[in-house]
Amino acid sequence: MHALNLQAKPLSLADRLADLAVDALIDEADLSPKPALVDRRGNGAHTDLHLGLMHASALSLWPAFKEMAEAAVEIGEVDSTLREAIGRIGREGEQAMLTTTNGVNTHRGAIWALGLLVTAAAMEPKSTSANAVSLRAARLALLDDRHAPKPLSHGAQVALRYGARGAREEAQLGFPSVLQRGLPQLKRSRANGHGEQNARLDALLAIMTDLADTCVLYRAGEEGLQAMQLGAQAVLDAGGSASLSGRRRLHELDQQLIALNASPGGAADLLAATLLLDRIERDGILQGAF
Ligand SMILES: CC(C)(COP(=O)(O)OP(=O)(O)OC[C@H]1O[C@@H](n2cnc3c(N)ncnc32)[C@H](O)[C@@H]1O)[C@@H](O)C(=O)NCCC(=O)NCCS
Ligand SMILES: Nc1ncnc2c1ncn2[C@@H]1O[C@H](COP(=O)(O)OP(=O)(O)OP(=O)(O)O)[C@@H](O)[C@H]1O
Repeated sequence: MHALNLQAKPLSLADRLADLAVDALIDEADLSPKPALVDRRGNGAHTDLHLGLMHASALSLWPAFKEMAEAAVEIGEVDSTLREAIGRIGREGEQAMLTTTNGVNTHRGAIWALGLLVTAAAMEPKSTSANAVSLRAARLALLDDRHAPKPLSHGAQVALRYGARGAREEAQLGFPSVLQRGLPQLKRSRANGHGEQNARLDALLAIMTDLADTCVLYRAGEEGLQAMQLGAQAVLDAGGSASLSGRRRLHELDQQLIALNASPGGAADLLAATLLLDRIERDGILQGAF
């Protein structure tokens, strides 16, 4: 007679990466107080988003992230076959998101950024430094996807109008806002003993200091973008989220951006990308199992 096998089946690489991506999205949504974004306190500058919707949307993307990682393992190199496979999976993921949210765009930018990073990590699970993963993601983002529709999205409209570098270019450049702003600030604030939540808020602010966030440009123009960048810098200069004067500045920034309707959704996506890369670098299961 066989003894009942109660040992859990080991997670596949794709399962694990999908878990890490969804965790990063949920941690981003929960992080509070974020300026003008949906968080535990409320909806920020958004009328059609709320925290429950962000959670449901994040969970609806798990199968798409898993499928992207599986395609990366199967195809194994940065080429147009892989680019077009993840393009198709990304569009299906976007449909799953829209079905879950009743048509509200909760995570379009995140599917793009985190999808590329999950794919890039799955291709070479032994090479998981943030630099190496972002570089492979950038090489993928530079390839053309013949089947991608080219709609005049909000991002495309403001990119044309203001000559801004949007989500596509950020990925094609290897996520400079994450590698040069978000991750170094996350590590610095942790090293200074500021606590994990404050370190994440500081990382978001560091991204906001320099990003041409097309969500902000679309909603609030150049005035909104300038308020976002200067206000985020002022919080960091005042000592960051862990300090009393930094917190006061953060509260002012929240009020100011809400008044301008300037929600930094692109920066929020890039914070999720920062949290994902940080996890991929440190993940014991990923490191040990593959
Ligand atoms: C590449 C995308 C994000 C194009 O976005 P576009 O610039 O046309 O604007 P759109 O208004 O649709 O979305 C912008 C999204 O990006 C985020 N964002 C805004 N500014 C920035 C920025 N500077 N950097 C990064 N992300 C940003 C926002 O949160 C927003 O949700 C995407 O919509 C797309 O075309 N995806 C293709 C589908 C695909 O190939 N998927 C597979 C990849 S895994
Ligand atoms: N916590 C968050 N709060 C708000 N937005 C977020 C958050 N996290 C990520 N985002 C990003 O912000 C984007 C939402 O911005 P926005 O509402 O301007 O989108 P849109 O579809 O371009 O505009 P609209 O809602 O006017 O149709 C989402 O695609 C998502 O990627």
